[in-house]
Amino acid sequence: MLDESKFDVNLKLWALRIPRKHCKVATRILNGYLLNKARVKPVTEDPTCEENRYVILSEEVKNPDLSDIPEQKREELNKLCKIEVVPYSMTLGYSYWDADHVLKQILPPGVEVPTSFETIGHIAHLNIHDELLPFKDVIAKVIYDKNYPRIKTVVNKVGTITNEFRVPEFEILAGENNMVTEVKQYGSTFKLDYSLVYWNSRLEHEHLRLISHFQPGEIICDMFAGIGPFAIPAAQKGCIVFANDLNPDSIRYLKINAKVNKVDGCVLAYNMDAREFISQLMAAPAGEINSECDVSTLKACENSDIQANEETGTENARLNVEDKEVPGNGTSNVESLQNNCKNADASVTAIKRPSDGCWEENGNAKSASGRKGKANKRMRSSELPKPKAWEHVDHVIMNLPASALKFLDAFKSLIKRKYWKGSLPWIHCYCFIRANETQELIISEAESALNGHIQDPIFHKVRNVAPNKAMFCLSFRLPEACFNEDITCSVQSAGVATRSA
Ligand SMILES: C[S@@+](CC[C@H](N)C(=O)[O-])C[C@H]1O[C@@H](n2cnc3c(N)ncnc32)[C@H](O)[C@@H]1O
Repeated sequence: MLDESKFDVNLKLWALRIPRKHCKVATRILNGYLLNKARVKPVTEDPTCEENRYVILSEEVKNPDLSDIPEQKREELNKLCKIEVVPYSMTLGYSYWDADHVLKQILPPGVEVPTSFETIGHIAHLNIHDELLPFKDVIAKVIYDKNYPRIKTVVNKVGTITNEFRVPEFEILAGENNMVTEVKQYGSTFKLDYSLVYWNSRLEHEHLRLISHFQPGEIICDMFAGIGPFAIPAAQKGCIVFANDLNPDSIRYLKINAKVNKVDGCVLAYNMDAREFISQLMAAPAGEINSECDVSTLKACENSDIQANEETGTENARLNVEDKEVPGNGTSNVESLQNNCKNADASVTAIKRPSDGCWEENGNAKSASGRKGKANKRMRSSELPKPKAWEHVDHVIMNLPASALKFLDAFKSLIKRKYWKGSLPWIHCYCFIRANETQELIISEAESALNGHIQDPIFHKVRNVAPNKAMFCLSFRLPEACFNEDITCSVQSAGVATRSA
């Protein structure tokens, strides 16, 4: 238990009792000699008379004759009005002191006081070091008290993250047992259950930075989308986003967030392994090639849980992301997606790629009406995009830093040159680089996964994650070597689908 009275500090001060109307001038004269405590006003009511107020002097003024104040100031005051010096005592208690002050008194001397924490909506996430674990409850109480009502739940991470969904285990130390929260970032709202899905508020700038490179109308594949911190704002910018995550709870929240942010028509959600996802999405479906060579893909579609949007009969039917979810059994989805996009009336923005020749020189998109492309313009079903990821994708996001490089092999021979339109996509692959590793090493790992040479790679340092480890974003255009040059289609098409099924 925390004895809050231990933090009481009694101050014995002097105050000037002054007519209310002279207070403003008096405080100006006394500048530098007034009580100077954060969040405490040096002027207060006189409890004995409404006409007067107390002007509280600083601790430096020790004598009631005010001899600690320069004579010139005293004279000015005396000219202003009759001054009465009265003793004034006040107690600065637990509620006054900030967390740093309180914790410094509780914790052993010399330890780093853990007052900083990650904020996720109403949740404060602490990472309490081993040596401070015996104090975890009191630390959490102080953090809670000092940050309530902004913070309503204080949690501590337990152990290291071992699960593939990158979700830490938490213990709730103070406040309510509620891990479902809401975060606002750059104009988007994200709902999430912090105990079930990955979320890192420290990546906000990185999400924003990457999205700033996207143009309205571009097609984005987010292979490890989480609850949508890239996908949602990209869609709000006017991109069409294929967003995938292996964690079903992430996808559940991704869909919720797409709806909350009114981009459910532009975010197409998938719940499967990323390698499988990209293989199915970007490989030309056999149906698009010819009816004789599409057996394997067709089979996958038959097995698929994805249904074309059943709301299409209704006038205002929307692309319903729920209808596009793919179970982890590796079924194909591309045709269903097309159907959805053909049939549904979605809220989307101008969907024209630079290669479609509808771009101004400054890179701004022009909508069908000729107005500059801005996010979230409603479009009728006739204007809907028909995204064909095997024909064109502008950017692929791979934010699983611990192992994203290993997923690059999925692009080997994936894209069929004969169907592809425009430039190959930019790949934004996140990775960790340790102090004993070099960027060249990362490039060579990426090149061997892709089996191709990476031209002009760009490394962007995202943040230090440990003293000897930093997170980077490696961006590059997918090498031409990744093209599948096959023109006959039957063997390759079957091969890709078999691998991904
Ligand atoms: C580091 S988080 C990134 C989430 C989000 N993009 C962000 O920036 O906050 C990685 C995500 O990849 C997902 N994931 C892990 N392994 C995966 C796999 N094999 N296929 C697809 N998603 C995977 C996790 O569930 C997690 O949501």
